Amino acid sequence: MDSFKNFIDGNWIASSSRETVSSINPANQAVVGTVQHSTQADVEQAVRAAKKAQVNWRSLSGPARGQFLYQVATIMESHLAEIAETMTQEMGKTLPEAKGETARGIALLRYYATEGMHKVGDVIPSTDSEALMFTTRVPLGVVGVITPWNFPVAIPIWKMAPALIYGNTVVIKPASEAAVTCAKVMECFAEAHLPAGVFNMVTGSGSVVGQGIVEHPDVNGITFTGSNEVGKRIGQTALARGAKYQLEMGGKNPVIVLDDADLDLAVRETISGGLRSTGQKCTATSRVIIQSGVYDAFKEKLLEKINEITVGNGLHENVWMGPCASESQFKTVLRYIELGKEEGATLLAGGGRYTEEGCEKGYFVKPTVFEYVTQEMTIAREEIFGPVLALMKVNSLKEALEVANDAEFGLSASIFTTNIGYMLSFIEQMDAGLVRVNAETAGVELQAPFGGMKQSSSHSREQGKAAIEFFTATKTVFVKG
Ligand SMILES: NC(=O)c1ccc[n+]([C@@H]2O[C@H](COP(=O)([O-])OP(=O)(O)OC[C@H]3O[C@@H](n4cnc5c(N)ncnc54)[C@H](O)[C@@H]3O)[C@@H](O)[C@H]2O)c1
Ligand SMILES: O=CCCC(=O)C(=O)O
Repeated sequence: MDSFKNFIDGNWIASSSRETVSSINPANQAVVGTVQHSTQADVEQAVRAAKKAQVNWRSLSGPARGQFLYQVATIMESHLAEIAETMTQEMGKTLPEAKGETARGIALLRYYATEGMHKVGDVIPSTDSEALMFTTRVPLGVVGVITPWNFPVAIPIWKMAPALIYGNTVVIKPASEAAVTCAKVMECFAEAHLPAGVFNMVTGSGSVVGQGIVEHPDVNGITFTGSNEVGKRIGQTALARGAKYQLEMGGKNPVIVLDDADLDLAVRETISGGLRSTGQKCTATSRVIIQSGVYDAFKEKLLEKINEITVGNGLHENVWMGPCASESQFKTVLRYIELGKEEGATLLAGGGRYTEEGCEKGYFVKPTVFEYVTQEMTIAREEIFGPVLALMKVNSLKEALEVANDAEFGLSASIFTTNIGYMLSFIEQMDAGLVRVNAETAGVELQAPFGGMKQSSSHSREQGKAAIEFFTATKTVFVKG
């Protein structure tokens, strides 16, 4: 069992509350580790350290900051297996997926390390022929990083690495359900000897630690990923005090399968997009919109493959799908399944708790498929964040797009078709920040911008070259000799 303190001003420090909270393995309810149950005083201490450290950190060159990130990447690589195993134990993702995510975290660190050597501005012709006019970028200052549990390595890193490379200092508050994994990543940062105060981690509740960061007058920017409900509140608080904020939130992602689609591919990618990580990706496929000509054939192939899915502890070989990440997530998913039944959808597979031998104490849900799902049903409208697919039948691409766009979210979407005209119509008309053709709805690449439309985002973008937009402010410079 791992026990972690907060990391503040270069030291591991116990919370002033002297209390800890346990993190629970959702596969068997064993305690994975403990983290601090922190207070507002801990937040104060972390923000103070970050503010002080920012003066020197921002004055380092970009390449010098990059060297620290390279160092963290190398250290993390040597701890990859341990971090991945902790992730599987703490939030249930299967070990191969956890290893893939940890490797992605390392790649993110290396990507942003090189960003320290890239240009940060442009020369712009001035109307004054004797002047030099150009833009440059300056860091925001102290950045508060608030993260969810579903990608406990990748999301903290895709926020922290750009924040740091552009000269900000960081106070991170990870989700409690995955705080031990995040703390192991922070250990790698600590081992790389970043200057004291440059990054700080404070664990604890959203309402005390998260809110404390968001409300703090010395936190200049807040980058949040999580639910809509919490995100909206954070945005309002940040706006009220004039802090910069970025919110990446939920999805209700559709896949469209047209009559001319490669059905084997569509089935494989729908299952992968919808049920990997137990459906707990913001980009997970949730609604499957199928044209009538292939509806029955698609359904038959889908159910055949769904029945082959092996559910269990993600540490075990041959297990394809692990548990829901927490008791509360498990209850939420079961509630949505009941709502699906009550509101008249037809259950084709799954539909409840999975309790085979060895899974009795875990938060396992059977891979679940509903059909005859209509647009007004709750399971077609709200984000479930679990292994539940809703099949919807349509007659044309036009109708498919109407159904697909009938959602408050607009994060990701995909289409299966062999017709280039249909592909182009989908790319043009689908209201989503990530649109994919003949590929699953999940699958974010670190070098490309990522973010949603409609209620999925504050309309900002993360990752790739887009990250600089949030983590810096542009300064226009006019120089005359
Ligand atoms: N769009 C994306 O990139 C993306 C990626 C991953 C997850 N998500 C979304 O995240 C959600 C699941 O994650 P979750 O359950 O951890 O979300 P959540 O909103 O419950 O929690 C996210 C973080 O916010 C903190 N928090 C809670 N209340 C707070 C408050 N009042 N002030 C400040 N911080 C507070 C939590 O402790 C946690 O660290 C899903 O909706 C999913 O779609 C979105
Ligand atoms: O949960 C949100 C991130 C999704 C992601 O990283 C992916 O689909 O690869």
